[in-house]
Amino acid sequence: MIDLVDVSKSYGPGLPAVNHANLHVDKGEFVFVVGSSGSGKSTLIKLLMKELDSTGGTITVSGERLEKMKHRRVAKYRRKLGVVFQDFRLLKDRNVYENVAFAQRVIGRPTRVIRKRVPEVLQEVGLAGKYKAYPDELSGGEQQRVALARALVNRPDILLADEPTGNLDPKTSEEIMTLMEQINDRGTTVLVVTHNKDIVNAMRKRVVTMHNGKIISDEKEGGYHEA
Ligand SMILES: Nc1ncnc2c1ncn2[C@@H]1O[C@H](COP(=O)(O)OP(=O)(O)OP(=O)(O)O)[C@@H](O)[C@H]1O
Repeated sequence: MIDLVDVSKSYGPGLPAVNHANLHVDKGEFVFVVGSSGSGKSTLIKLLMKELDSTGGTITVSGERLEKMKHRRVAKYRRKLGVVFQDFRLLKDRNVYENVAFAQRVIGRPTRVIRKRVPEVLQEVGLAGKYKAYPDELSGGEQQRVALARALVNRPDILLADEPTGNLDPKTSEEIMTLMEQINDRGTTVLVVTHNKDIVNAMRKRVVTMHNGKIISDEKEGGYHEA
């Protein structure tokens, strides 16, 4: 599903942000990516999203070779990914339903499909009763659920999450991670960048640790450690 072979990304002179990284993630896996600040985690996510181009190596995601991909293909490629961030990134002037429906409208789904699919995905994230609310009427955890619904509405192969619980309290963080685990149980491959030590240690998933752009450990049912 995700294959990085000898991948590097330099922003300029000095140590590359990602430095000869190798990573293979199978379909259906749940992977945490941890590491100290500046270790290259967000750069890795941006490479997977093709928001950045690598400066070396090969990246294959869901059967597509990213470094060879034509610019005009990128938007279509990104439909294979659902992405959530620490700061939710919702449209403040649209309600929950419209935030989620928007992701379907931009890819041209007919209204009849949207009317069926949006309530379904809101139900999956536990927000069926809040579809008319606006983002500023929701708690942080609820906003992240909306972001997850939006990420999932087009049924992506992979869910990428960059510090999804960074703005949430411990209990809400746990709920969001449990939800991501359920999403994974339904078949979506999940990759989560996080600093949340307690959750990583509690969940015993695969843990990939980065340091200075390198992957320094990769453990099955692993725990949180920094170099
Ligand atoms: N746009 C950029 N231009 C130049 N250097 C950058 C840029 N973005 C990141 N870097 C550098 O690349 C390295 C890796 O940064 P990255 O944001 O990937 O780390 P991170 O592990 O996600 O950190 P954090 O946990 O703080 O989010 C750092 O040294 C950072 O300063």
